Parts: sequence; structure tokens; C-alpha cells
Amino acid sequence: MDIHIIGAGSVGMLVASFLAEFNDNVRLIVRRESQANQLLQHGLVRKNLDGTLLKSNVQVAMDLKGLPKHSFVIIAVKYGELNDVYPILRTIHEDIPLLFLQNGLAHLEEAIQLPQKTIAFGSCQFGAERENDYTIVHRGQGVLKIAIERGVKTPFHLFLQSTNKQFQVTFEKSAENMLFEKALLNCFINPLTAILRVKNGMLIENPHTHTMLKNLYNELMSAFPEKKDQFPFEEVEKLCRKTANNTSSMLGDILQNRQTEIETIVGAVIKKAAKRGENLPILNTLYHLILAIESGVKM
Ligand SMILES: NC(=O)C1=CN([C@@H]2O[C@H](COP(=O)(O)OP(=O)(O)OC[C@H]3O[C@@H](n4cnc5c(N)ncnc54)[C@H](OP(=O)(O)O)[C@@H]3O)[C@@H](O)[C@H]2O)C=CC1
Ligand SMILES: CC(C)(CO)C(=O)C(=O)O
Repeated sequence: MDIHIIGAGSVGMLVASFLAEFNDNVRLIVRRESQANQLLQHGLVRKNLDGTLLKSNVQVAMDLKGLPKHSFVIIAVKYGELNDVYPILRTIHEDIPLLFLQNGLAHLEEAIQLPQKTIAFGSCQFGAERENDYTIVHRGQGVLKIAIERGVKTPFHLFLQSTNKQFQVTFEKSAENMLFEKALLNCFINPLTAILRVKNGMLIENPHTHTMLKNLYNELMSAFPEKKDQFPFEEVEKLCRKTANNTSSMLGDILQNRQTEIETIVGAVIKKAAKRGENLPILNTLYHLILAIESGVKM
């Protein structure tokens, strides 16, 4: 099956590189000609967790024209960039399965309006960082969780062909639940790292950031007590440890003056809590701090 990945950023390049280990027909869809040229010239280079390098030859294109019916499309752009991608997806065959890899919750309701018969959502538990337009650094070990919201599971069996322990896929029952759980994890890590401009590991290394992380955790768990068993505080600490050297995607956005995914992650969790009458004062403060930084306030 031909695999087309829209967005050759951190997640898109990492996933493409792992898929290219067992599939010769992986194609990255990019929006800049300069990136297409770099990828064609150098190949796609992955820096593994153990420091080794792996180069793969992936195909590169700048649009989805002439997509065969037996294709598989993965969408790896940021939430805010999906509005440019939805119109393109509406033009491709409705038998082509789609897999969305965004953090946050807001895209779930939007994506299921598309005409495709099979639509799934993924939650990346790994860390990835783009070093340049053709080099991707694997920053933290973790599985790719997939939940099929509509349609059939068969096309997703392609992921089970991976024999690389660093790229394993698990299937989840509910996309909403899966995305919400990941959004909670992102609420713990992303705003704090973005405001303090620290890598994920610092949140557990410094006693003050550790206290803030714990207070935030207690606040969220009192609003969503049903999640406590699944997320003991140790799990949050473990994720910080596993992705210690990662620049969280929110920090990455702030550093590059790009729009963050604050609304689809933190905004969506605040709304969910409000629906059950819960205020989240700490998370609300972090939310407004990120919006203030985004609107130009210098820290
Ligand atoms: N990075 C990480 O460790 C993790 C990220 N995630 C989530 O994964 C999602 C993707 O994040 P990430 O990979 O970090 O983001 P990046 O910004 O690194 O990558 C997004 C890519 O999409 C490209 N793009 C945007 N619009 C289009 C378009 N219309 N056509 C083709 N390409 C397009 C961008 O191009 P250009 O380069 O030209 O701007 C960019 O290369 C986010 O929701 C993020 O929260 C989840 C877990 C971990
Ligand atoms: C898992 C984590 C926190 C890795 O940094 C992430 O999802 C992100 O940066 O958005």
C-alpha cells in the first residue's frame, strides 16, 4: 500500500522514517520546494535514541494529485494547519483511509465531517524533533496509539509490520478517550515547559518546577478523578524522564514564533472541566500566560 504523509515536520518525518524501514512506497507531502529539494538530495535521515543514524529514501511530492485508491494517508500537520488540509482531503477518494496524528481534542469533530469511510486518530507517545528539513531526531521512546473512529481496521495492519522496537503501535477503543488522556499529559508538560523555556526533563529535576507540576497534577485529578488510577503522578514523572531531552511541541512553537496548540489542548481540557462545574485556576493561569506570550508579551 502507498503511504502518503502530509507534513514533513517532527512527527511526519519520524513516522515516515520508521514506515520506510518496511515499506518502499512512503511519500512525504511537503509545502516548500526547498524542503522537497533537501529531502531528495540527502534522503530522510533519522537520529536514533542510541545516537546511530539511519538514512531512508522516501518519495517527495508537493500535492496529492493522482492518488491511487489503494493509498493510505497520514496527516501530520499541526492542529492550526488542518484548515488548509481539509479541502484537499475532500477531493481524494472516499475509500482512502485517513489517520490524523494531532495532539489535542478539537480536530476529532472536524475530521469526522470528511467523506472518507475510514478515519482514525493517533496519539504519539514518543518525542520527535526536526533538526533540519531532512533530519529528524527521535527524542523519546513511546508507542503510537491508534483508535479507529469510523470504518475498518484492516488498512491499519500495515503498522504491525514494524519489527523495530522503537516503533510499535497499539490499538485503542475510543479516540475521544485516547485524545483526552494525551491532552491531559500535554497539559502537565507543554505549558510549563513553554513558559519556563525548559526541556521536559527539567520539570522533575528542579524542586520548584516539580512542585508546580505536582500542584497542577492535583488540580487536574480533582477535576477528573476517574483518571487518577491510570495517571498516578509517577506516570507523569515517567513521561518527563522518558522525553527528558525533548523540547515540547509547545515550547518549539514559542521559540519559533509560531501559533501554539494551546486551544485544542489546554483550552479543550478547561472547557471539559467547566462542563462538570470544575474550575482549574492553575491551568487557567498557564493558558493565559501562553496566550499572552503568543500575542507578543516577552518573558
Ligand atoms: N513533536 C513531538 O514530539 C510531538 C508532536 N505531536 C503532535 O503532532 C502534531 C504535529 O507536530 P509536529 O510534527 O511537532 O509539528 P511540525 O511543525 O514539526 O510539523 C508540521 C509540518 O506540517 C507542515 N505543513 C503544514 N501545513 C501543510 C500543508 N498544507 N501541506 C504540507 N505540509 C504542511 C509544516 O511545513 P513547514 O515546515 O513548511 O512549516 C511542518 O513541516 C502536532 O499536533 C503535535 O502536537 C505529538 C506528540 C509528540
Ligand atoms: C509527549 C510530549 C510531551 C513530548 O514532548 C508531547 O506530546 C509534545 O511535546 O507535544
